[in-house]
Amino acid sequence: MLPAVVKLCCGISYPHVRSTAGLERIAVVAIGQEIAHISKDGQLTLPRWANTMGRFRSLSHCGEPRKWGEDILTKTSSTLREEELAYVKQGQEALQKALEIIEDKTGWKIEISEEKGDVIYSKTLPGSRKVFRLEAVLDASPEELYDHLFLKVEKMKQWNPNIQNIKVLKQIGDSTMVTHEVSAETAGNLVGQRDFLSVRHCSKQKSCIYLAGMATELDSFPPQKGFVSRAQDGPTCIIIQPTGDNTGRSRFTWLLNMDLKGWLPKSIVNQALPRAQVDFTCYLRRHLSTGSTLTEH
Ligand SMILES: CC(C)CCC[C@@H](C)[C@H]1CC[C@H]2[C@@H]3CC=C4C[C@@H](O)CC[C@]4(C)[C@H]3CC[C@]12C
Repeated sequence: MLPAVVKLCCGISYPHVRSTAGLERIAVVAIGQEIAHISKDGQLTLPRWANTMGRFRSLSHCGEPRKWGEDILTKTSSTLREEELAYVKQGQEALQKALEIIEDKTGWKIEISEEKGDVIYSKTLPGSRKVFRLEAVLDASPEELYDHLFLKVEKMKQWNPNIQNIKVLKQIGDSTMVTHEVSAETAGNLVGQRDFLSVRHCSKQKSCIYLAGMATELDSFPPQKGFVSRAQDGPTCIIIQPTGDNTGRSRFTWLLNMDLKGWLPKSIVNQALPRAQVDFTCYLRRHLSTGSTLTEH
């Protein structure tokens, strides 16, 4: 009886399942795995289309490539998928929340106005957290910036001396990862070294690229010794869009929303953060001008 019911359900849902996208697809994959469990135990034979779900594997071609056929039948893999799904969701939430902050045009004040035209605005959110929004035009295409800031995130320490290390701990498909970031202990930095554990999520919409992030947790990666309690980044977001004047440049908007933790006077934190944004942009410009190409990895 059960096999017959499952087969019937498969048949009915096939047209809908084929047209799903994004999270719905991942959910379908998870259900597929559960069905595969039952089928493994010899309780039922699935129609051939059920195996075409393997197409979704591109959503998790990370670190070490996994073969769909190999892991689909293990219980651990379905738990893993659930965890991966939660990170993707958290990344999407970070993007949504950060955009809400950026898009609310009220209450922004100019904090720093640089000669090159860069401006940092600030705003105090309910709960008294001060956030900063940098607006700059960079001499690079959105794809190039995406390459440096997302794909080659681990290499950022090579061109930004404020970063001691960035490690991708988990890669979930092309658009989500869990990263551990350690800021450098630099001279004149009154804040001291911090470490962050974040989910980083990328979304491309038309010509616009969004890089969102938010503090997260990972069981296998508890707060590290030697650091003041782990700082929390986000919800934060970088928006990269073409300037639209055919110069190949990009408009760069970066919301810095950070809780540095530890006992620090607000005045110090509120100077250090916009300073870090100015420095970051300066190092990024310098890196872009060295002519590093999209292909070198
Ligand atoms: C004031 C002191 C303590 C902090 C200074 C270091 C700050 C500026 C560093 C530490 C970790 C860094 C982040 C690490 C990872 C990413 C993801 C990438 O896709 C965009 C840049 C972004 C978001 C970095 C922005 C700059 C950053 C927040």
